[in-house]
Amino acid sequence: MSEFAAAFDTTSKLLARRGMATASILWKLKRLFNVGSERELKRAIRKINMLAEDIIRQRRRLGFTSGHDLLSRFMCLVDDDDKFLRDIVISFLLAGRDTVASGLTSFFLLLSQNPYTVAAMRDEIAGVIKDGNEDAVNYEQLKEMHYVHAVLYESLRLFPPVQFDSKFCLEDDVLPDGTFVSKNTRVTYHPYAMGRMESIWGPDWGAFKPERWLRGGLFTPANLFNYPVFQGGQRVCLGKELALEEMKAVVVSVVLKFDVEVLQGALPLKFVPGLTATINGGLSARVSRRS
Ligand code: HEM
Repeated sequence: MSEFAAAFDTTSKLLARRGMATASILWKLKRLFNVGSERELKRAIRKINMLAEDIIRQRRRLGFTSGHDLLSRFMCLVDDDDKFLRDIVISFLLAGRDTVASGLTSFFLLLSQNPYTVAAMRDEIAGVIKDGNEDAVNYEQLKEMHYVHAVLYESLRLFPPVQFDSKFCLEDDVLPDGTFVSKNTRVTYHPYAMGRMESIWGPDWGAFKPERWLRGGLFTPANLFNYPVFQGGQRVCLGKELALEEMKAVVVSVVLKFDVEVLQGALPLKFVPGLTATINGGLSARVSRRS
């Protein structure tokens, strides 16, 4: 694992621990005296900052005015505030790295348990690619793959990468259903639990059923407030479409060429407490090239 990946994992783990602490005074004292986990966290954050600053320096050296990547676009808007740019780089890495990895891990777990779904995906992919190049599936082709999209949504329903998320109320407020929430109250929404509620998904909520997302063969999205995997409203995930396309591109390439079999020893799953759902010890799988 690279030094950067290790620093990222440490930061994610220690920040999650902060969030779960029953009394925040403990970590605040450690931070004040710069000892223990807070010292470790500070070191990891320093490493991440250095890497982000390096990425910005490189982009500036190579030129960014005609670049189409996210950082170049941000740099065209704000090029004189390196701290702002550094925080943007870290936000996007934090938001996009472990979430996508977590989503893909549970996706392949579910596929390995549902061979019919794999066959149906391969049929759809073959139909869309036809005589095209298997090694270069393009954006337009990905958009035509409604069944693959449905499989992704279904796997994210059962295993959302952000399992729960909290907000703190700045002022006394009333939720749309009339619930009063007083200032400073912590409100948590729980995509993992919501993805398994009979009142939302019906009696077959526990079944892995991509077809529930299709109407007449076309993908039909759910109400984001019933399916807050990417959150909803004004602070909906900014990378939602990017994440879905990225995941779709990966799964299409892998499913076309490989069989992925999750090893029995990998089950039952155990998640590690963290900002995103990570399987303890990773997911052991055998990957073999299709003949
Ligand atoms: C499967 C992958 C992903 C999932 C499940 C996901 C989920 C979420 C969720 C639940 C939030 C709300 C967090 C909060 O308010 O506390 C969020 C916010 C955000 N996500 Fe994602 N995300 C994913 C991938 C990405 C990617 C790839 C990017 C960008 C490269 C990204 C960028 C962001 C940003 C910038 C925010 C903050 C939006 C704001 O506060 O206005 N996400 N995401």
